[in-house]
Amino acid sequence: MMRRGLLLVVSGPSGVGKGTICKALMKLREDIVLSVSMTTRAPRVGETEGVNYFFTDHKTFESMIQNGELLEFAKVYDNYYGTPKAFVMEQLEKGMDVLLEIDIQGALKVKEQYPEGVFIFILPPTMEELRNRIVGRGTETPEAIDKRFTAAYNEIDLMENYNYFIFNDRVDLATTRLISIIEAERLRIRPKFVKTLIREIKEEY
Ligand SMILES: Nc1ncnc2c1ncn2[C@@H]1O[C@H](COP(=O)(O)OP(=O)(O)OP(=O)(O)O)[C@@H](O)[C@H]1O
Ligand SMILES: Nc1nc2c(ncn2[C@@H]2O[C@H](COP(=O)(O)O)[C@@H](O)[C@H]2O)c(=O)[nH]1
Repeated sequence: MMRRGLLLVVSGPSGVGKGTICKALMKLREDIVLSVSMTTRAPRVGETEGVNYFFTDHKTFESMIQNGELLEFAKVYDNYYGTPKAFVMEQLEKGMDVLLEIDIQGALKVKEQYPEGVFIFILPPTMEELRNRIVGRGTETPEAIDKRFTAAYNEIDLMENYNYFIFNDRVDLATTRLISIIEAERLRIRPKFVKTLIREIKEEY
């Protein structure tokens, strides 16, 4: 029997380490697929088209919105970011678990449409460490750092909308915590699936 895949939504403030944890997870697990987002922001040094993002312009992005091609989208720090819908839905139908690494506005929009998703909030050990990480990554201007850090204070208040939180003190520990959540969610009793499972077990006898 094939179950529908899980929609795993990882989010949290900028610089908390979402990307780092998701990358570590994807190295360890071949049974989870990562959704590659569309964005209008320019690629950073070392980023690759189709791996980190699908980079596009405003016009194309807006036509994707109009055509209903995005599961969710948000304007994050002056650029559009969005999740291509078709890929996610196809993979879930195939029984694959799909990982979205998206901002908090986007995660809340996904929750409205797909409440059965698993919503995971990544927390920094301290706000000081969060700031150090945004600064240390060296990818933002001082203005952008301030914007992201100020936003983080409000974003943390939205944690109550999630199912789980993970402290990202150490990447290896945070990744293990994420794997534990995924394994537990795979074994969670969901009434529709369990009925089919029980029927199949009985029929086998
Ligand atoms: N546990 C950790 N300890 C120390 N540094 C970390 C840890 N996790 C991530 N970092 C570092 O913090 C910086 C930000 O991490 P990352 O880019 O993964 O954050 P993010 O949440 O994906 O950010 P954004 O939302 O802006 O894309 C990176 O330089 C990364 O190497
Ligand atoms: N709502 C969405 N947010 C997304 C998506 N892809 C990435 N993101 C988030 O945007 C910010 C900034 O990312 P950066 O790569 O410019 O640092 C970060 O919080 C990402 O998680 C998406 O498809 N939808």
